[in-house]
Amino acid sequence: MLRITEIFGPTIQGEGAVIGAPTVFVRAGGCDYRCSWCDSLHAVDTEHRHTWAKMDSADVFAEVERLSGGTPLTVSLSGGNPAIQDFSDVIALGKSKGYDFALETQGSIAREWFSELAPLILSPKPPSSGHVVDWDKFDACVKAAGEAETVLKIVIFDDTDYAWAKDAAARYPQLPLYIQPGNHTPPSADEDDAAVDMDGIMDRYEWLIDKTLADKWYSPKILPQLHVLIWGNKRGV
Ligand SMILES: C[S@@+](CC[C@H](N)C(=O)[O-])C[C@H]1O[C@@H](n2cnc3c(N)ncnc32)[C@H](O)[C@@H]1O
Ligand SMILES: Nc1nc2[nH]cc(C(=O)O)c2c(=O)[nH]1
Ligand code: SF4
Ligand SMILES: [Mg+2]
Repeated sequence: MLRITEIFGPTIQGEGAVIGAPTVFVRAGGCDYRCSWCDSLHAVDTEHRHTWAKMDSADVFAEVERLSGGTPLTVSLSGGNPAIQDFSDVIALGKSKGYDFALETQGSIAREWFSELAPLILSPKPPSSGHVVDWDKFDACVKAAGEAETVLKIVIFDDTDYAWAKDAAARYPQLPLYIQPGNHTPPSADEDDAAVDMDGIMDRYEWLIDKTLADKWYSPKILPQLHVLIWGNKRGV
């Protein structure tokens, strides 16, 4: 049985490599991290566990199929950390019907089935998160992906994160790189209040662009969280 926080869409992928692409999200419940600024605490904090559904792989894919009207698209597996659980059957079922699967993870747990993803999005956490990356475990995730497309997406809140992101990215010169400014007003775990400090978010995006360009760091694509610009902190979009 899989612990699922929510399945929603179709919406657009708001972040990273395939920003703007239609997708259905499957948000897994549970995470081995607890980032200070996590925007998905309802999928992380165990106090919300009672709201997570227990579904088998066929139920999960049936809901994806229902939401997408049976027309194949790329499904986004996120969380929480979806790598805690075994999504190999969901992926196999979906692929047999023409669906593709992207997955977002911090890179703390490697899974053999990462090689089935398109793409694997690895998002190592900078110092502001409060976590320290275990690079051996992270390397194992890159290795598990094998030939599958793999990209790096790093969230940056401040100068320390920026310097850290450059070092982290330098470890993987072969991987396409995306950087995004942090949302410093993530939803609180209990709130359905979608309000965000939009001016502050835009200021941080401009700060990150200016800083990266002035530094002549030309390898990353610098992207906002598009869904936050449109819908703020609203859930299920
Ligand atoms: C909620 S996480 C779930 C997947 C996985 N646990 C991870 O962190 O990659 C999805 C993405 O949202 C990013 N994210 C989380 N909170 C954020 C915030 N406050 N501002 C910007 N990005 C955030 C994460 O860094 C990650 O890239
Ligand atoms: N539209 C939209 N794009 C996203 N990209 C990554 C998300 C996530 O929470 O993993 C996310 C999300 O929650 N919604
Ligand atoms: S790793 Fe991802 S889901 Fe887990 S706490 Fe950090 S941002 Fe949230
Ligand atoms: Mg999100």
